[in-house]
Amino acid sequence: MAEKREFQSEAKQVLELMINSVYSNPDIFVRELISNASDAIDKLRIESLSKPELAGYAKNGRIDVTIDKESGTLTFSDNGIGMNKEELVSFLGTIAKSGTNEFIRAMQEAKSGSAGNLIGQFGVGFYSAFIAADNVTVDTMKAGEDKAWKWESTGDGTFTIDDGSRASNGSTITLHIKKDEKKDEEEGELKDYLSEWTIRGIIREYSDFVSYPIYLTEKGREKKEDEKEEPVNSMKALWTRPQKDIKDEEFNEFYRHISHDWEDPMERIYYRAEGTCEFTALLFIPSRQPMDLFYQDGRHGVQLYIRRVFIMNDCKELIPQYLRFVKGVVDSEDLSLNVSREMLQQDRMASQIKSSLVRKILDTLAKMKKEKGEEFAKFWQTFGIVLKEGIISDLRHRDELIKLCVFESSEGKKTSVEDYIVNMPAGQDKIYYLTGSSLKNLQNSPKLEAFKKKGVNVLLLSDPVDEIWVNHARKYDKYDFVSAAAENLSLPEGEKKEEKNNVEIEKSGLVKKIKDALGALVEDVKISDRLVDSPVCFVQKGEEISPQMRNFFKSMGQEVPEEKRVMEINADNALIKKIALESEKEGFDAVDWSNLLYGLASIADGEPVADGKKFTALVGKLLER
Ligand SMILES: Nc1ncnc2c1ncn2[C@@H]1O[C@H](COP(=O)(O)OP(=O)(O)OP(=O)(O)O)[C@@H](O)[C@H]1O
Repeated sequence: MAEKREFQSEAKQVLELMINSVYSNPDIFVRELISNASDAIDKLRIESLSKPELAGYAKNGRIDVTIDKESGTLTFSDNGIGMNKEELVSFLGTIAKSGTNEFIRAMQEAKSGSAGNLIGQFGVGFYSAFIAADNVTVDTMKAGEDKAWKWESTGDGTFTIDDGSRASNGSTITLHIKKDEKKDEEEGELKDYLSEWTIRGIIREYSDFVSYPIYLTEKGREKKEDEKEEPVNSMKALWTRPQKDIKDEEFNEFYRHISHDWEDPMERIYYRAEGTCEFTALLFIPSRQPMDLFYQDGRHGVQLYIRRVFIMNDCKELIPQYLRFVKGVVDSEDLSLNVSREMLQQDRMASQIKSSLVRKILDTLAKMKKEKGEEFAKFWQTFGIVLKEGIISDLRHRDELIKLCVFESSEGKKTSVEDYIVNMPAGQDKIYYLTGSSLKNLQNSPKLEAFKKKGVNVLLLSDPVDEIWVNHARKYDKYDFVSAAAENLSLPEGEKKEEKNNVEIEKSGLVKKIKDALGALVEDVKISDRLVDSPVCFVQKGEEISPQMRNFFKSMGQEVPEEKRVMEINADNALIKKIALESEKEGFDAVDWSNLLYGLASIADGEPVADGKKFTALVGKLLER
């Protein structure tokens, strides 16, 4: 008796999107199902290494694609690991990936053109069958077990589980191909997926590198007498062929195959290491951010092969976290075939491979920066934020990574740290920076006023990771990084300090009055050296956590104790002078005026005032006066 089950709600939503969206490239379902079949054969082979009882099953992996015009079906069959009942229900009834909700949202927002891309990036592989089919069955038997199970769904929110009919391990996925009703230009039409010619073309185009043979047959078609069974795919490992014989298009296809991306890569790195540690690497830098770049369980890392045999996907052990955007293949001559992820973490050879790859990638980036400025600018825009994580984690390449960085600056131009140093005015021996949550706030920050006046450039750092790395690095070459918001800042020597006329303000005792009025809110109030036009600003005490770090920690659910701020006032500012004058009169309302200044300092930093309504009322009241 068939059991009826409901899809988990996220899976249901993804399915609905699959069924109702228009794809720029509906062919992807073929690639996805073949890649699942190939994964299933890989899994069986790898599991059989540790479970000798499975060894008998893991031979002669193959994938069979069958067209049956009469029944209108297209079938993908493999002799891989298969699934038992529990696995069928959980693997094909739920989506257990972080980011599913983001994916659903992005799909809903995406114009039809990019939906295909999103599927690839997110990898909702199996469900893509419903792009082309209105009914899908999976008949499967798990290797080592003897009962087959059948999963069936029309994609309507439920599926059934019943006894299957497969007689051996593996899975048979049968797609009942939709009749295409959308035959107009604008919506794009589905190809004839029951045509041998079409399917052969798609397999050649997208699955040529799959390392198991893919056989295509059309049921009922008589074979020619001399027709031999030949796989559709070439199965050639691209990195073993002489590089000069390979066309760019072949490389790009290979990239798309391993990365699930739909676009060409930005850059390609081919590297063959000889000597004590022999391996070949074919790596790619994508042209855009993969969706899972910031997910903990994202598909990061390279594919590992050992002597041409596939070992594992997403091998994070060979590529540091901060280069996780790099996709590709590493084929080692020396590692042992039964190596596991845990062993890789300890393996000396693996760590040698990792450090050579880092070397090679950083060299490539440096070369790109030097020779292909525009391309590097695009790279930086796309992956700079990830690369900067390396400044924190990779001590060995710290300066090299800082050198690759492109910074916004208070002069309004992008700059590298080297250009920054070259252009420093005489007497400047520090690298000044300012961190904040948005570039716009930074550009308008009152803290930059004195710097601008003196012609000292300041790096503007607005990525969340910036504050962390800059605190870790502290130095580049012999130059200290110094925050333009630091409390006791002495501006570059060599420039003559302008003497400010603080006498009136000092005489009025305003500083003390503000400090008393603000009480617990402030640690200190001072007359500023750095302000030129603005009336007030906050500055940062030595080890104080900046407001944006505070928000960052809070967003991660961490408790951060509130700290008192240090506020500076500008003795040359007309408003401050006026308040000082007022403060000497009787009835001066120190609390109101001090709260106004405190609020203005927050706004100048791009922070919200603590109580907007109260602050508006206060401004109104003071203006009226
Ligand atoms: N032919 C198959 N044989 C065995 N298991 C399969 C097969 N196809 C799918 N599965 C199982 O179903 C799960 C879900 O498949 P699905 O294609 O949706 O996602 P995925 O393969 O994990 O991710 P992606 O498609 O992005 O690689 C797989 O992880 C696998 O465990």
